[in-house]
Amino acid sequence: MQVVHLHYPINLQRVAKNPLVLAMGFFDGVHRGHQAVIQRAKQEADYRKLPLAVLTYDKFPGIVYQSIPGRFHYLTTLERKVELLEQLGVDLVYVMDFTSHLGALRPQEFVDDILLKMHVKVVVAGFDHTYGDHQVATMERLTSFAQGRFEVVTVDKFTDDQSSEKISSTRIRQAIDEGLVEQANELLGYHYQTHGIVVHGFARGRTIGFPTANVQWNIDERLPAVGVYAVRFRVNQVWYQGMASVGYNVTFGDNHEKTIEVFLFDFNDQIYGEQVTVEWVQRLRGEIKFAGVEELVAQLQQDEVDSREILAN
Ligand SMILES: Cc1cc2nc3c(=O)[nH]c(=O)nc-3n(C[C@H](O)[C@H](O)[C@H](O)COP(=O)(O)O)c2cc1C
Ligand SMILES: Nc1ncnc2c1ncn2[C@@H]1O[C@H](COP(=O)(O)OP(=O)(O)O)[C@@H](O)[C@H]1O
Repeated sequence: MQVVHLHYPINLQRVAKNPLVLAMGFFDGVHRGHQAVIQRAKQEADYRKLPLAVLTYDKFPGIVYQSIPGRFHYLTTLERKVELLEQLGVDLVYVMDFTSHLGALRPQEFVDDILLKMHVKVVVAGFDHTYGDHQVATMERLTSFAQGRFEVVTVDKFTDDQSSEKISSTRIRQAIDEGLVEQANELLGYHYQTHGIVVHGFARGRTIGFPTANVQWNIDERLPAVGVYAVRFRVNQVWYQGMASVGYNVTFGDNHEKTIEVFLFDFNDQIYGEQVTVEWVQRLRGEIKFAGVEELVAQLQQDEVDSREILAN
């Protein structure tokens, strides 16, 4: 799969010369709703024997439209999004820089200056996708902006099995913020992940029988709420089971920065500096300030029993 970065106005040298099917959206999380859009686009592409491209953006469009308090945290960084899109059979990803100029394009300009320059034969997106002014740049009106030059396929609202609520990145971000990783996993259709490298901590874990890999996570990624979780952990292409704490080591009271610490079961190796993936499987509890180390260790022993049972299923 190829990834091409574009800036508006687009450089024609950088776009594919041949016709293609294009799915468009920001696709943060590449959740089950997004997967339905991409799969539908894939069907259209296969049927017509055309390549499947995705048009997405380098940053959350809200950053340009409004002032977001603090830094925006993503369900998927571009790297992870591209990986998930590749798994869905996408051939080419266009990553447009989202800027004020791009955001201010009139829908007809968006169609003429971007979509047509990409030689689109079919454009596929979700029912509520907009490519400009929310009142005007709707999927319903995309057909008239297309003026017969390409087909438009709109994919219906994809809902949860339990409720009729739309599966949305916003809902999943809220679930992650509340530590409801099982709910997030259900909506995503895969286990939520965090990526980072292993760094040094206070070297205390080994003294209490629970050495922990401290994960310095990618700053753009959205982290589950403070608490304790059963996890899977990948290092050097191998998956291990373990339990993770997101928090401040409140019992010791000397850690003022949030950390991710992972104790791995049946593991004994030095992995400082390694690139790792934490896969959040289930939330066990919140962070507790214990009266002392003994109480903390007793709880960790119980957490290990609980996590092993969860992960065995
Ligand atoms: C699964 C797990 C759960 C934890 N739960 C708590 C907790 O509830 N309260 C707390 O103060 N520390 C908790 N910790 C953090 C330990 O205090 C920490 O691992 C210990 O301080 C050693 O870390 P260090 O070697 O980086 O200093 C937890 C750690 C793990 C791995
Ligand atoms: N079972 C294990 N789980 C996690 N880390 C382990 C394990 N066994 C060995 N290690 C290693 O020990 C380190 C953690 O030791 P620890 O005493 O908690 O020190 P620190 O938190 O300062 O790194 C990890 O980064 C890893 O390299």
